[in-house]
Amino acid sequence: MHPAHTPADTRHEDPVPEPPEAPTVSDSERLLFGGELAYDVGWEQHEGAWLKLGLLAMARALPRMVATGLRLAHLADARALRVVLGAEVGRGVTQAVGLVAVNSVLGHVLAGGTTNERLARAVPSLGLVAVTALLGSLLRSASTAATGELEPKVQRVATERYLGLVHRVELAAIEDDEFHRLLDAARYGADSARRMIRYCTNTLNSGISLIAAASVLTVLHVALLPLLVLMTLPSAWSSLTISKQRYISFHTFVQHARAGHLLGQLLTQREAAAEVRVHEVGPFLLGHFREMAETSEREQTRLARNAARIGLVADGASGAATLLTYGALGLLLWSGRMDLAVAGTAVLAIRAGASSLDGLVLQMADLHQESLFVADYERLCAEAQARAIPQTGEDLPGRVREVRFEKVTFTYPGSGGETPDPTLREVSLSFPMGKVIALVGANGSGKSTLVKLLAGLHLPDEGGGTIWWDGVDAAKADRGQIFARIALMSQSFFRWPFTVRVNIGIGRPTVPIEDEAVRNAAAFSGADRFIAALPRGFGTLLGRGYKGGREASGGEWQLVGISRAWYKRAEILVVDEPTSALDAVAEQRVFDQIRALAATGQTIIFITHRLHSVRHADVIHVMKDGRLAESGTFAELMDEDTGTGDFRDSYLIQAAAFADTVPAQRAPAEDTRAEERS
Ligand SMILES: Nc1ncnc2c1ncn2[C@@H]1O[C@H](COP(=O)(O)OP(=O)(O)OP(=O)(O)O)[C@@H](O)[C@H]1O
Repeated sequence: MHPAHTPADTRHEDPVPEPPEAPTVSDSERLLFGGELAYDVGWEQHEGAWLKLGLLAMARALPRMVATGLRLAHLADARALRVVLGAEVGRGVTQAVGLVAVNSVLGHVLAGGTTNERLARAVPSLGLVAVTALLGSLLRSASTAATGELEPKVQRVATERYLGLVHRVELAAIEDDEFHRLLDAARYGADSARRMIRYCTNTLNSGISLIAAASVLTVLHVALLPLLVLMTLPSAWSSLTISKQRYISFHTFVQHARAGHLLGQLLTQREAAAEVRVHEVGPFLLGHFREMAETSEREQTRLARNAARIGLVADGASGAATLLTYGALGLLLWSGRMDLAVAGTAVLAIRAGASSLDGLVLQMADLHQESLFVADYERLCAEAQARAIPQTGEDLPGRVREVRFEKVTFTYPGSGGETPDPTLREVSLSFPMGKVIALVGANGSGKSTLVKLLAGLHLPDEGGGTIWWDGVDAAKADRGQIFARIALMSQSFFRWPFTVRVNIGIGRPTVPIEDEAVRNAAAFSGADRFIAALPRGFGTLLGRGYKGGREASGGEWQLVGISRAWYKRAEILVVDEPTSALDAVAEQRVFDQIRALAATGQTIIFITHRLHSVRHADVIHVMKDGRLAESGTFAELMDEDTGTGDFRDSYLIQAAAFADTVPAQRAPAEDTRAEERS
């Protein structure tokens, strides 16, 4: 048995210096992942953004953040928002009135006279204290109920809005990495919008309480306001610092936990099981798992001690400020510049104000982080609107005679600012309706791309030619009408995690699914045979990992995809290598069916590498390096006088390979089939 390659072995081998921004990365993480294992997704960029901000910067950004929260809430439910706002302002007023009433109670209690007399004089003010407390409590309940009502509505409105916009953007946007990162962050933004409502309410509440306490203090004595600031600032600083420490600790823990989780998954994953055993990967990964856990534990200990130290300093600062405040109060009392009753109220107001400010600082930190995600969300919505497929446009003719590409050039969007070369270059060709048109060419020559442009999924580059649907330019046409006329039987059809019935019926989702038509579609491709063997037939859920779900094989899925395209019954059927996963018998059956369809006048655009199967096409377009190499019938392309040789050479290579491998003595059944095919 070979010794496992343990973390200890790598500790001295790896010369990569530890990056300064990630001091907690273990040797194992550097060896296995090249450093910290962070997600490369849009939302990750804002994680912990508030750590970079100070109190002042956050305070400056506060009005903008609250305004965003209010706008979202207004969109979701204006009435509930009014209730929250009214209740919060009302709570501030009751707190202020309550403090004034307490002041009056103290004034009466501390004034001259017998105890009974003093209590009797204080009764009305005591009553007011009770009423304001009751009112405050009722208003808090109203605000909590309305916030609870607002939160899910805001999330739904935000989610619906972005999903509604995103499903209509151009395919080019979906394939654009930048848009995808934004989409990723914005998905998180809908949840953030929900949380933002709670944080906004809490911020408003803390802010209004602080204003109430500050106003009462100013009325009692002007010198009390600076005292409030003096006492609350150290405690606000300590709250923020400790919560920052907690966040850093959490982030470090999560990062190691993520790496550890990944190792755990790899050790138990089915796909890795053979290598884990044969190559003895188990001890190797377990060793690294332990090394990462130990690094994490050391870091947790360091952070915990650090947090304790900061807590002590902060508490010390808070204590000193409290001492100063009460010292100043005592001085005012001693010098006769303040009544005892006022001093008593001031103590209460200062305590209330300090706790409001503490809350405000923490809420601001959370609000700030959420607002970054909500800002992404807003940017995504704007971007999705700008990149939406237009919902109007010129009508296509009722009966189109041909779709013609005129000098069409197309470039896929680049990633990371690079400008890629065009995938299609000045392609001019025609797709006559009612015919079978074959598209052939080497891998990567642009066949599938051409078909995506035909289907209206992409448009030619700016100034890169025109796609004509008779006299209508596809770029100006109502794109919905183009989509409606095309059904795609492609190699990359989608595997919906739904029942077989829906997987076929989703080919035409605008009308209710008809069972009879679904059965016919399944019979068309031959999928009916495997469906009959499923535990619940057409009602079987296709999707492993769900209860009652069943996974179909690649070929079975392909038959479902073919049935779906057929179910759409569109004017143009695009067949893009849909049989790559089918066995020879199933493939022949699908080809036979397609040929039978062609005989009924169905337009079929057919992409294949099996050149033998395009012999009966009405026209064959041959693509090469993004350009049209040649076009014609099979006979024309094979003729040395009319063809360029691009098709003929490839055909002859395939034919020779086939001829070489066919045994001299063929089985009679194969002979018959070959004849049938030709
Ligand atoms: N979504 C995409 N983004 C960027 N480039 C792409 C994208 N899809 C295809 N390409 C590139 O465009 C070129 C043409 O691809 P396309 O799929 O159209 O070729 P094809 O002729 O259909 O190939 P195959 O026979 O292998 O299916 C390839 O170089 C491919 O890498």
